[in-house]
Amino acid sequence: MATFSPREIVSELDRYIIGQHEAKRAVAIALRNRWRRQQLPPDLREEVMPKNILMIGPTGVGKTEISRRLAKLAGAPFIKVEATKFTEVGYVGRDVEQIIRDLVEAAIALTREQMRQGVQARAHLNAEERVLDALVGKTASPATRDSFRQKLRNGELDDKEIEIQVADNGGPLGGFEIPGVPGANIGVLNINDMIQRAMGGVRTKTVKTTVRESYKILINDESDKLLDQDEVIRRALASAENDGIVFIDEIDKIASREGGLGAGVSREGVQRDLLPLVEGTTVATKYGPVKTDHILFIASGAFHVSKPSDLLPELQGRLPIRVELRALEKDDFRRILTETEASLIKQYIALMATEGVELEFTDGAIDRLAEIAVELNANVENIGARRLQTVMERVLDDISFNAPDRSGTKVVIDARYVEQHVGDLSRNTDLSRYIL
Ligand SMILES: Nc1ncnc2c1ncn2[C@@H]1O[C@H](COP(=O)(O)OP(=O)(O)OP(=O)(O)O)[C@@H](O)[C@H]1O
Repeated sequence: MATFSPREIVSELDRYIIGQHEAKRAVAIALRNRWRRQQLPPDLREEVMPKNILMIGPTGVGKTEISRRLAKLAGAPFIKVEATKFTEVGYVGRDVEQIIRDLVEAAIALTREQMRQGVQARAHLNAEERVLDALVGKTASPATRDSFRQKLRNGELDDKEIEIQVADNGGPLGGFEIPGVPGANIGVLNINDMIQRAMGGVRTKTVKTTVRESYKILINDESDKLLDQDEVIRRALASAENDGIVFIDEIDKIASREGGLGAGVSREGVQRDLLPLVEGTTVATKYGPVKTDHILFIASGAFHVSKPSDLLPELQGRLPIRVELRALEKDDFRRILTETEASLIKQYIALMATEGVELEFTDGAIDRLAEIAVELNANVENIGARRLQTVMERVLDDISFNAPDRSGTKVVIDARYVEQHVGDLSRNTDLSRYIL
């Protein structure tokens, strides 16, 4: 895990998320604490439990984004779930354990990606051999092979179509679960393995693609062959246990203590199911058991109706760090549009540049965009920063559509342009409900 100080973590998060300092501070401390824990002697290390976080704030103000960016920064497996999902009809108590299984899947994908980097160079060489096989066949003379290798390296064959054989991981034998018995695909998987071994190795499929594209596929295929799969799983399980971050959204919706409506699982029931995960338990996954004791849980909700004190006392105790995220205002929207890394404005400018259209936004335009977003959030529904996406899409609709015909031109978007394209719409509350 990367070793950033809390201050560094906050400043890294600042690049993507505007404001919400308190929440950034809390997650930065939580992450640093994990590193601190890793430095301790083993017996003491086991005693240190993560201080889970409860984020309180309206929708679309950065709760998920902060957590997701934190995970990315730390190279930690991350999973987001909606607490309300478990109140739906058809769910049974044990289903919450699926959260941990999904986390493990995320950890495996992440670990594999990290480990692939280590064997990249070898994999690239092996991939080249396979592309050559596809181009000239295995029996071609060394001279022919070498001349093709030269052409290949010069990029002369990039667009040529070839057929390659790659491992087939999907298909009808790909581990399916037995309904109602979570984790029961263990047996199925082993049977798959046995069948595959009996048939003489991994099943393959033929893929037709260009030389350029084939490299991506073959390098992945070759790196997987070079990787020790047991090692991938071992590291992934450790990473899920020690670095995993689980984000539980809409926890406020399961906060009341009386039973749920209709035939679903009661809200209190879901809290009771979640409790062992948060307190620390062992979940069986098809890769092996996973201890949840050191997984960091970040729960989040608006708490407009219910209060954190409506949660089960045991759960409240397990979410000791409370941070409030505030509603976003006009100035925040301005900054989200302009200051964040890969902001919407930067994205649109880059997208239009691919069509040869130079796009420019004046300060006045950005001001007006932010203003309209605030008005719509106040008059229609407060969806936080997500509002910027709908407004921007509408403003740029024309340009997006016509860009291919306007290559080589410059388009300046000023306050008037914004007003012309969404001004009226934003004042018509009924219409905005559908379009913005
Ligand atoms: N403070 C912020 N700075 C920059 N971008 C933000 C900010 N708040 C929200 N966004 C953007 O708005 C979108 C939605 O934010 P996010 O997913 O974090 O919402 P949330 O607070 O978790 O709400 P919900 O609980 O409904 O999921 C994201 O694309 C995010 O990048």
